[in-house]
Amino acid sequence: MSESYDYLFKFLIIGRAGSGKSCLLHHFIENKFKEDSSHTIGVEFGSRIVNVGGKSIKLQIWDTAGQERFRSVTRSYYRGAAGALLVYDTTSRDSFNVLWNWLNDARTLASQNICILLVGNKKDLEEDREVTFLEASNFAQENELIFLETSAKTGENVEEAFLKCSKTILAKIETGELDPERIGSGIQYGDTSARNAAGTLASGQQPRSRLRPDCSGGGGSCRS
Ligand SMILES: Nc1nc2c(ncn2[C@@H]2O[C@H](COP(=O)(O)OP(=O)(O)OP(=O)(O)O)[C@@H](O)[C@H]2O)c(=O)[nH]1
Repeated sequence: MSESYDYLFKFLIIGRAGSGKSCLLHHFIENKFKEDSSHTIGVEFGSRIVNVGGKSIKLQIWDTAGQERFRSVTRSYYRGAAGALLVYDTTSRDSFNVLWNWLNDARTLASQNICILLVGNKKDLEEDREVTFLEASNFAQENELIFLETSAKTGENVEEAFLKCSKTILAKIETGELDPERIGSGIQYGDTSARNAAGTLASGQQPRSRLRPDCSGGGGSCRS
């Protein structure tokens, strides 16, 4: 039986090796901590259908290797991503200091309107924390990112991270800021119902439900 959904969004998970990208994806898909996580070779893939604002959205998620030697391979997956989780490890200042590397890549190689959510992972390891919530929040604000701290171990905020990004993208579709028909938008229609609803919006009629962009979450707004 084929899956039914309104939209498909292409997502990336990027950031330094060891920050917990694969564990975040695993928790989101399997709802449990991946105990034996090893370095990703190139890219890994996962998908899940979520419900946001009455729409079902298939998230097609590409988990990229953080190791430098895979950089040229992972860069080729950026094209046409609608959303990205930019991950650092709250217990590693180094992982925070190199964020701009991935941020530059995402902004130059992915979709122009890419929605980027900054994720401070391993929040369960409070005693080993090296990056404060406030400084990360300031970084997010300066770079127009949404921000959340997560734990792929306890599952705290993992679901929220993916949903927040999806909600922001959906809101931009509903306001016409993002056009799923545009090649490279990172968005596809799943069936005719979403396309028809979007057509109704484009013709100037009121939508049945309109989401507001949700770019809050610890400061910062989503780049438009
Ligand atoms: N305590 C704790 N450990 C975590 C968390 N997330 C990941 N880890 C651990 O951190 C290590 C790296 O996790 P991965 O998910 O493999 O990291 P990655 O970012 O995918 O690494 P690359 O694939 O090399 O880019 C593993 O030993 C995980 O068990 C977390 O939220 N809390």
